[in-house]
Amino acid sequence: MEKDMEQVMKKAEVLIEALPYIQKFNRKIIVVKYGGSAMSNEELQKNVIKDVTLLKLVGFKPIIVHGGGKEISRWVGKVGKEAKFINGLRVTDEETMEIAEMVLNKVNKSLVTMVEELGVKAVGVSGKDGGLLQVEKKYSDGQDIGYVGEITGVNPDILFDMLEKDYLPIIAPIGLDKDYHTYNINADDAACAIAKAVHAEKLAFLTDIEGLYKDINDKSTFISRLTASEAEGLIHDGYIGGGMLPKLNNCTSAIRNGVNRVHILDGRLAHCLLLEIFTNQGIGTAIVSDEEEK
Ligand SMILES: Nc1ncnc2c1ncn2[C@@H]1O[C@H](COP(=O)(O)OP(=O)(O)O)[C@@H](O)[C@H]1O
Ligand SMILES: CC(=O)N[C@@H](CCC(=O)OP(=O)(O)O)C(=O)O
Repeated sequence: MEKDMEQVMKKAEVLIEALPYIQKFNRKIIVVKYGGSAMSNEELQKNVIKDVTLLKLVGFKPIIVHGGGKEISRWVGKVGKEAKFINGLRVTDEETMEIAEMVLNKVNKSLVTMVEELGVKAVGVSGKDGGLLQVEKKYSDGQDIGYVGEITGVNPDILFDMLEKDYLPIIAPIGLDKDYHTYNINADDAACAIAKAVHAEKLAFLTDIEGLYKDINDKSTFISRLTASEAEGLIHDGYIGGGMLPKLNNCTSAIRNGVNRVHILDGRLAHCLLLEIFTNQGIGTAIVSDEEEK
């Protein structure tokens, strides 16, 4: 009986600890970039979706921008092609673009369904809808990488309308150029551009690693907090590779453009978002402005 009471009190303490954070973020926009690497199974996905839904229900305004890179590669493989990346970006020919759009739309609707199952209204769109993500062709170090879009403009009106009506927006990273051709956008780029356009309070990248390492092969080099300038230094000195490269570039860009807090979190860890937002635990890697560190 005493034990039961102790547990109940612990639960109350957890809720009380969350109170200042609930106040701080009340009605503030939080952009959650949910990467394909942390979508490996349905249970994992349901945990992430539960967290975001809870944020919505306690008065935050979350927006999900999702990836699906691993799933796209799986389908590209099924048609006998080899997935190819340059600097973390998928080389996207016409056929790959068609596959990527189909897969991302499928991922989008599956996330919408999970949110709706939890009793929250969600709307899934891509960057094509309402002129949300406008792009031009992107080159990687001068190389032609096909239908990969560089974001040139964001029209967040459709997002503000959804938030106003209390919908949870879920966005697939696809955009249109000025001639209405379809382009594949790196989901980290999409999340960052959207966070900037809606003046998000926070941008959280959920991925499949604990956070940032100076040397990915040496676990003792984990970085829990760094400034935008330090992050740029690591990129410049060649410490960062693969999919972490666009992610970290976007982290620094978001911080330099008015997003207050940027985090890289391990989406494989159950409830990592709740832990980061509602506790003093400080998990993952936080990227802060140079001024804040002074
Ligand atoms: N210095 C680094 N620190 C952390 N991860 C790194 C680093 N360099 C490369 N990576 C790689 O970046 C990956 C995360 O990017 P990515 O696979 O694109 O994830 P997502 O699908 O979530 O965008 C990690 O799994 C890791 O292998
Ligand atoms: C141009 C480009 O690379 N687009 C990405 C879009 C999906 C994505 O970014 O998914 P993750 O967040 O899971 O990596 C791709 O085709 O894989």
